[in-house]
Amino acid sequence: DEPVTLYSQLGGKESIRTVMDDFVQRLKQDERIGDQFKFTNADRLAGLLTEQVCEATGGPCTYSGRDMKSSHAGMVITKAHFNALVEVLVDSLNAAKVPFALQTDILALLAPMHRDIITER
Ligand code: HEM
Repeated sequence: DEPVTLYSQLGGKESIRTVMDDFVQRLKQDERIGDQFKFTNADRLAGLLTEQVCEATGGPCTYSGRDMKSSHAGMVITKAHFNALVEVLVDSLNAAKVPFALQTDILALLAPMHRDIITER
C-alpha cells in the first residue's frame, strides 16, 4: 500500500496544482503584495510551487526551480509581506477545503523558508 503522507492527504499532484493555480491568482489580486507578482508568469510559478510542495510533503516530485535565497534576492520582502503571502495561501487552502490540521502541517514546512525569503527587516 502507498504510505500515508501529507502529499497523499492533500490528494496528490493534481489537487496541489489546483490549489497553487488559485493561490497565484489570489496573489496577483492581493492589495498588499499583488504588485510584486504583476509580471509573473502564473503558469510557471504555479508549476514550481506545485513541485516544491509535492516534494516537501513526501510526493514523487523534484523541485526544478531556483533556491529560495537566490530567487527572492533583490526583491523588497518584509515580514509583513511574508505574513500576507501565508494568509493568501490559507485562503486558497480553505477554498479547497483542506482540513485545518493539514494546513498547519503544510505551513510548518514552509515557515522556516522565511530566513531565505525576507530581505528587509
Ligand atoms: C514560504 C513562502 C514562499 C515560497 C515557498 C515561495 C516560493 C517561490 C518559488 C518556488 C518561486 C520560483 C523560483 C524560480 O523562479 O525558480 C518564487 C518566486 C517569486 N517569489 Fe516567492 N515564495 C515565498 C514567499 C514570497 C514572498 C513573501 C514574496 C513577496 C511578497 C514572494 C515573491 C516572489 C516573486 C515576485 C517571485 C518571482 C516570480 C517571477 O518569476 O516572476 N515570494 N517564490
